[in-house]
Amino acid sequence: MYILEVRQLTKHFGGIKAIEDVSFKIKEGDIVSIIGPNGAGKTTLFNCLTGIAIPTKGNIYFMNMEISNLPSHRIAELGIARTFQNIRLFSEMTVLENVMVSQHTRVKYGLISAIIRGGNYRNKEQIITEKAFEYLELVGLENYANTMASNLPYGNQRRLEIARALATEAKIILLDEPTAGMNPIETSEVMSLIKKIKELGKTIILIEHDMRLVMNISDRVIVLDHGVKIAEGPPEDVKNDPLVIEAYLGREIY
Ligand SMILES: Nc1ncnc2c1ncn2[C@@H]1O[C@H](COP(=O)(O)OP(=O)(O)OP(=O)(O)O)[C@@H](O)[C@H]1O
Repeated sequence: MYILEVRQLTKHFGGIKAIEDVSFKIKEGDIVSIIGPNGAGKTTLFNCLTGIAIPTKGNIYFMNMEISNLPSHRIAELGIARTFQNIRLFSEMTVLENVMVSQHTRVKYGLISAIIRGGNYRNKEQIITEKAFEYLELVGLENYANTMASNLPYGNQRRLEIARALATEAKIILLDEPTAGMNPIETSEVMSLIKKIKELGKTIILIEHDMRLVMNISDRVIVLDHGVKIAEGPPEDVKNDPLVIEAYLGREIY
């Protein structure tokens, strides 16, 4: 089943054609990488998928429901979560609290029970705390639960962002350059983490410049160049596509 379908998506900023007539479908449970040179339109595509940018033209369907013009909070509620290229955490909260905040989008309290903090409220808080620990274990941050997010080393802040995205219980997780600024060991740890997330049944779409990682973990790769989709397919095919090689100016992409 296709969980996401993008039809003829176009996004212009004045005269700049950031995305031009891009179409693709993504199967549930796949890892799909979006690659392309700087300025290709990758982040703009993510922004359209998450309601941060309104498409100029075209349609986006999530589980057959059109989401093209929905606000970002609504898209998040429906089940699409993302991380950002520049990390966005609550720096003055602990690692655990950061994950708990994400879960609160899913758990509804009655106003009265929240004010009086009655049994129902306490039970839900307990469940949220336990679940938050599970997400921290998944990303390997369980020993940092009470550390302030701002005191985490950079690589761990990226992991925390991923835990926060997972905690929304989204079906699709968008990762914007999850290994940016990481050393090779951290990068291979993130690669394993992404595979684990796939095993949970999630669909993952990532923007990534590390071609080793892209070729290693992707079920499919979509290549953008100057806002246009120039190739799409399994990593092996895309790697050898003449248009892709040209877009990367003859550089070996792997
Ligand atoms: N808010 C904006 N206003 C005007 N132009 C924009 C805006 N956002 C993006 N652009 C332009 O749209 C084009 C695509 O940018 P985008 O950031 O989506 O590319 P990218 O593939 O993510 O690049 P990078 O790999 O460098 O992050 C670029 O020419 C960029 O300057």
